[in-house]
Amino acid sequence: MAASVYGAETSAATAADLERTAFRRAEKKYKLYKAPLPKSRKMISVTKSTLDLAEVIDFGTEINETLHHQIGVIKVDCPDFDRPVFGLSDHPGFYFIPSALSIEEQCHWIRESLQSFPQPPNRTNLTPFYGPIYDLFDAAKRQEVFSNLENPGNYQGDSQKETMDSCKHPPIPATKLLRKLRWSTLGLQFDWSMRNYNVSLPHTKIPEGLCKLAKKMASPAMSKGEEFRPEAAIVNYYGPSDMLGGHVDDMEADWSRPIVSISLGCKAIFLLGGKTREDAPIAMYVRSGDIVLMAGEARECFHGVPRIFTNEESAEIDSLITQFTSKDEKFILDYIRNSRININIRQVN
Ligand SMILES: O=C(O)CCC(=O)C(=O)O
Ligand SMILES: [Fe+2]
Repeated sequence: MAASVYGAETSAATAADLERTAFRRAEKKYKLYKAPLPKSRKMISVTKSTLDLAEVIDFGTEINETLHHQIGVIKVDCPDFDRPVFGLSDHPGFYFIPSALSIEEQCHWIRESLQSFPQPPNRTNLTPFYGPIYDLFDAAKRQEVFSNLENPGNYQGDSQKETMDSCKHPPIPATKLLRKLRWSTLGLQFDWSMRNYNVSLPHTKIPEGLCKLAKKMASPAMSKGEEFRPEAAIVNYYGPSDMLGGHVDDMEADWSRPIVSISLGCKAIFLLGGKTREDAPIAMYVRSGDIVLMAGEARECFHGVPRIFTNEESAEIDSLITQFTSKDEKFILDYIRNSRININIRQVN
């Protein structure tokens, strides 16, 4: 599992080698670039003026028959499943379920992803630097400042006063920490330093509602009579210029079991490659409410997210936005206008 968003690269290849791979070339084609703001030292995100989206598959509304035919999009026959499901002829084990979630379900999982999922004992990318942080989202909404957060990196194991003080961070606004939130983990906790699931880390079960949803949505990728067992999930939070580099999720025991991956918020481009970075990936749009399943052979394939569309015309979140109208939810609205959230659920054992 390891990708640039998590701060570690799986492969030992050098940056120059990566530039040469087909996967890297596709990432460069779609990513957002940073450029200096005129007459300032600030950097802003800019889209390449030549951004070419002609080869991005759309499983949603605008089906391009010619492109679908070229790439090998197939309609998967799932008699017991109540939604259309698509696959790719060259990628057995990959499934795309467009608009799998209702608007109400999307809102519910956005609220949960922001308010509940980062709560301890669940770990986040901030935990190693600040220790457990409670009520991050509500504190940010109330413009609070955290003045007592741990600094585990400075801890010397000494109980003297000076050492205790250096174990604390200087006051830090909750909004600043919320902007730095990149992932949280649910259920069995993944230990990024050991690169495995650490069953001894305190954890709670995957919430019942998410479990039920994942089991239902996993069914197109399951053999008859088998049931998916959700044991862990990673919640990714993407801001406008964030991306997730190409990677393979390889820390779960049984790769015949799917990863159930839910998109929420702004539209993005998802790249599905082959078993090496040399294979040219297929690009597709993922919108709020879409679900991707990767099982079997598709689990061995490199994948990543090079681009999030946060500008109003391309984000495609108009109907979502109309749901967060109360004064109390203005903060969620402001967050999701510029963000994408992905919840991916896994069976570990
Ligand atoms: O954000 C996504 O759609 C993909 C996330 C992913 O691949 C991962 O967390 O391993
Ligand atoms: Fe992944």
